[in-house]
Amino acid sequence: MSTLRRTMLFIPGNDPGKLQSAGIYRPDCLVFDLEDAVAVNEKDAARILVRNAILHIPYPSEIGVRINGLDTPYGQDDLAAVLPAQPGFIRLPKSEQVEDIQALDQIIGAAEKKYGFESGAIKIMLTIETAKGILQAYHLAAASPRIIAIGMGAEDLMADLKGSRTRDGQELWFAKSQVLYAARAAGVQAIDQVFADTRDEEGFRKDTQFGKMLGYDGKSVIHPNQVPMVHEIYTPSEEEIHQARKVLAAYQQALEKKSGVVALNGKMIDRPVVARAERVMQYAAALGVIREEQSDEECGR
Ligand SMILES: CC(=O)SCCNC(=O)CCNC(=O)[C@H](O)C(C)(C)COP(=O)(O)OP(=O)(O)OC[C@H]1O[C@@H](n2cnc3c(N)ncnc32)[C@H](O)[C@@H]1OP(=O)(O)O
Ligand SMILES: O=C([O-])CC(=O)C(=O)O
Ligand SMILES: [Mg+2]
Repeated sequence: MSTLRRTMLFIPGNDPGKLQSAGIYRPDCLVFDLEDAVAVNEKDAARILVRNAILHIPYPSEIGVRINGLDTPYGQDDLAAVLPAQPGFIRLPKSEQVEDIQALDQIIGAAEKKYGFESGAIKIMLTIETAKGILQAYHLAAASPRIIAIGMGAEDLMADLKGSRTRDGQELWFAKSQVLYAARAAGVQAIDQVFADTRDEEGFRKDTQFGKMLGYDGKSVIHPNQVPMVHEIYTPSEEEIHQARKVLAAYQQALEKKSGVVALNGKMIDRPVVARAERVMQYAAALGVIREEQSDEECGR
């Protein structure tokens, strides 16, 4: 089971109050932003604040830093400031070119050597948020062994496409699917996009459920009040666990009768259905909702 990344909470890198308190909301990951949430005249201050926060605040979450693109005047300085603090990952915005990701990989590798960090310890996450990036998504996702996840940046993407953002996100369907396919094909996690209206609970719920239904592993969020709902939606419910158990038990009985397929309440159970049920059980075990041994036993391990 890969590392849980149900929530990635963005924090503007120049906001000391939010940096100080971010850990109390217990997202799986915190992403300190040096890019679009930070005005140009605040970039220098933000780098120092973020570096010091990583070095001195004992956060309970995995820490990422969203740098400015390497083709901007800020990206290299961002890396020089934050890599010595050994963040868990660097989030590269507006990823479009395999060469940029390989360059980032090399800069991180050189820093790991220089500061005596374990080789490969600092990972990369990509945000894909331009038409060009979306069309290249698989090649980008497979560009470096450091990549742990890719996500779509809906706001920038719609600016690039000259379209509009809507509440139900129907304008995003192609990009959302493409990013998910690219992530799965490259064997990395897929992180769903930000929902900008922090007061629209119902819209946020539907948006989160849709991403989870497609297969996403987690969601980028911008406000602490969005964290609990994503955790709730990404945590298998009692009903889902109950159903997964029934599927696994029915399949086990079928195998004992030397069959690879069986019906449960009129629905066909075969290997792919079992794989999904196993994922529910493993996820539940990873979240402590059921015991690990229980999951292993019921998955036939
Ligand atoms: C498209 C993109 O690029 S998205 C990524 C870049 N964007 C960001 O990083 C923005 C992140 N979010 C934020 O900065 C804020 O949530 C905003 C600006 C949207 C709203 O901020 P506020 O007006 O302060 O929200 P609100 O008043 O509801 O905040 C309630 C509390 O939560 C805190 N809070 C709000 N957002 C965050 C956050 N992202 N991280 C940590 N704490 C937060 C506030 O500091 C406040 O704390 P307090 O009660 O102790 O004072
Ligand atoms: O990186 C993200 O998740 C959000 C983002 O930049 C965008 O929507 O433009
Ligand atoms: Mg963006």
